[in-house]
Amino acid sequence: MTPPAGARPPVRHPEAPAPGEIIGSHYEHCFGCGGGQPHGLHLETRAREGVRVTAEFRVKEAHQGAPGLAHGGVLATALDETLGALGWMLRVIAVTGRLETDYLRPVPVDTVLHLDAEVLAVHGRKIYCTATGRIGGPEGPVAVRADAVFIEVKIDHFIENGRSAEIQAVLADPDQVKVARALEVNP
Ligand SMILES: CCCCCCCCCCCC(=O)SCCNC(=O)CCNC(=O)[C@H](O)C(C)(C)COP(=O)(O)OP(=O)(O)OC[C@H]1O[C@@H](n2cnc3c(N)ncnc32)[C@H](O)[C@@H]1OP(=O)(O)O
Repeated sequence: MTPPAGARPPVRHPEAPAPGEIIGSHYEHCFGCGGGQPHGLHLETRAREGVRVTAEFRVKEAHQGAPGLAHGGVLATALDETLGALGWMLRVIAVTGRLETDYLRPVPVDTVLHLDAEVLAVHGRKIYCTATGRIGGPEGPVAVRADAVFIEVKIDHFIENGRSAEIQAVLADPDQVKVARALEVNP
């Protein structure tokens, strides 16, 4: 998880969303950010200065593990999704290679988790990044945190590996093609 020698500091893309701008969902059926998943996380992410994003996630009943508490896997998903949105700041598509999570405090149902993620370094296709999830407000105590390595991929990664029905539907959807174009890839 430590950037190797030769890793460079991340460079915010000149056409990255402006600080404060909401970064829309990359896919309606994404469990992390899509509006088409009734029990999804419905994460709304905002661009920030530098190569950083923030997001908020309200824990719902469907997200429980222990009674009244968020499931750890769901919290990892919230961290993963927020980290994934950092691709918009670099204008690349990247998938999670490794995600290491620390759980510091239990997170009750109905809590708003304030997520904050940033890229620390880039080495070739590897993007080293980190995220925190705070409770009780954006300056509250850290309940969960993660370090991650994301790997840059091309759109073919999804076209070649995704189930055909969903891929065909996405390729036929002009809005979805626009999302892919915005990430400077040729769908
Ligand atoms: C339309 C908009 C959609 C936008 C879609 C955005 C979706 C975001 C959703 C949230 C994020 C997710 O959950 S994404 C879903 C979860 N993740 C996945 O499904 C990924 C599954 N894994 C894979 O497909 C593959 O293993 C890849 C793509 C990660 C890597 O395979 P590859 O392309 O063949 O690359 P490979 O040569 O192996 O590795 C390239 C470099 O990365 C390093 N590397 C590879 N794996 C790891 C790893 N686990 N941990 C550390 N480092 C790693 C290698 O050492 C190498 O370093 P060096 O030799 O160059 O130094």
